[in-house]
Amino acid sequence: MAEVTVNLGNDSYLIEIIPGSISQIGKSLNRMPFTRKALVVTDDTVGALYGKDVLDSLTGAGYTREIMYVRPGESSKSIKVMEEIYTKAIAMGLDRKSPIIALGGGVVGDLTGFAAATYLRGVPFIQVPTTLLAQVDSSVGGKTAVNHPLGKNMIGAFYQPKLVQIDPLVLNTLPERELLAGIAEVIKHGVIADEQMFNFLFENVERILAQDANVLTDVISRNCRIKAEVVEKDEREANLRMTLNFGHTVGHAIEAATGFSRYNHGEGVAIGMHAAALISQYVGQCETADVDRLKDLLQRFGLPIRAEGCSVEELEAFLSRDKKSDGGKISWILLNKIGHVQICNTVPANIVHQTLRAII
Ligand SMILES: NC(=O)c1ccc[n+]([C@@H]2O[C@H](COP(=O)([O-])OP(=O)(O)OC[C@H]3O[C@@H](n4cnc5c(N)ncnc54)[C@H](O)[C@@H]3O)[C@@H](O)[C@H]2O)c1
Ligand SMILES: O=C(O)C(=O)C[C@@H](O)[C@H](O)[C@H](O)COP(=O)(O)O
Ligand SMILES: [Zn+2]
Repeated sequence: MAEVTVNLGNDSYLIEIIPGSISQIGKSLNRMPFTRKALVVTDDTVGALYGKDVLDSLTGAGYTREIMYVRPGESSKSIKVMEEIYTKAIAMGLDRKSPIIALGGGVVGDLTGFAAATYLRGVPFIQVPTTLLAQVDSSVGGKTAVNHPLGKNMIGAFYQPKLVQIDPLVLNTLPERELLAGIAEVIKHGVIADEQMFNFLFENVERILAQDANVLTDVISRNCRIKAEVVEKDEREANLRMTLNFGHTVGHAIEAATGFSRYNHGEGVAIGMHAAALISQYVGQCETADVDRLKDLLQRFGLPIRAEGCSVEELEAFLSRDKKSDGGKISWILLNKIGHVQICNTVPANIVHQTLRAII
């Protein structure tokens, strides 16, 4: 068992990493001042695997509860599906102290978090993340959002959960492709803040791919700590938090340009990190050796480093709408050396163009 606190004054919360805790959520909620009526939002796959455990545990804790299922996949991160959550919440009569629980990966977490942030102008939100990506990244830090056809996460809010309850054992059922999506974000944390962890990943490729429970639990707590530290210093992404977007500028453009269906988020980020590293090399911010180390680690995990199914022009159109733009200039997160990045808004357009040509 491990515990990480995210210190944000009145919005502080605990991340609990406890094997078997998927069936303990009711007990955890009983520590909190909620009305005993809860809505669980999940997707069809996760609901079939873990919905009953969560519902039984809520019933055991005296909760009236209902569950709603969304289709698995990025297409559920939409205003339309969010409206369905509001409809369910209103029909159930959820009040301002009724918790809404996200049971699933980052899609369910981002979608449900935004619904919780806006229903009745905010109700308690609980994260029960079930993918590696959600356990190491998306359930922590309070970014919630839905997509728009013109861009990723374009509509959303900063809204912190009241609790993040992580059960590493649920990763036993996670398909390898989804495990690797989480590893992409873990590699990102290594690149931006923790060279030691980056090296640890190199040394543990086989054990991670074999889903060694001890290694994964260690990876989860280490990464929650890294993310919590960044969020505590810059919750609203004025500066430091932008570094968590390393690889996302091009990654989000690839996801959107391929209709949010060809690449999952982690794969987009893997290709995007390759692109960001190449830009850093072309503008003279880092050594070729560091770009090669990153490429090597991504490839050892079988993550993609080049994109198919989109053109340079399409990617440039999506890049122009990047959320880190300021006065028309994109704030790029560039690699200095493994463990260190910097924010730069003066990357010339021709360097971006050259990089995009190199990665597709
Ligand atoms: N808010 C943030 O800070 C943040 C950070 C990173 C990513 N994200 C967002 O997260 C999303 C990606 O999340 P994701 O990678 O978790 O994808 P996901 O939520 O789509 O889940 C991936 C797949 O795994 C299945 N699944 C989930 N848990 C399972 C389990 N235990 N066993 C078997 N199958 C399981 C799901 O049904 C789904 O098909 C993207 O929309 C991305 O933008 C948000
Ligand atoms: O928490 C953050 O801050 C991040 O940037 C984490 C990212 O991994 C995540 O994909 C996030 O949703 C991206 O947010 P966006 O603001 O770039 O859409
Ligand atoms: Zn991400």
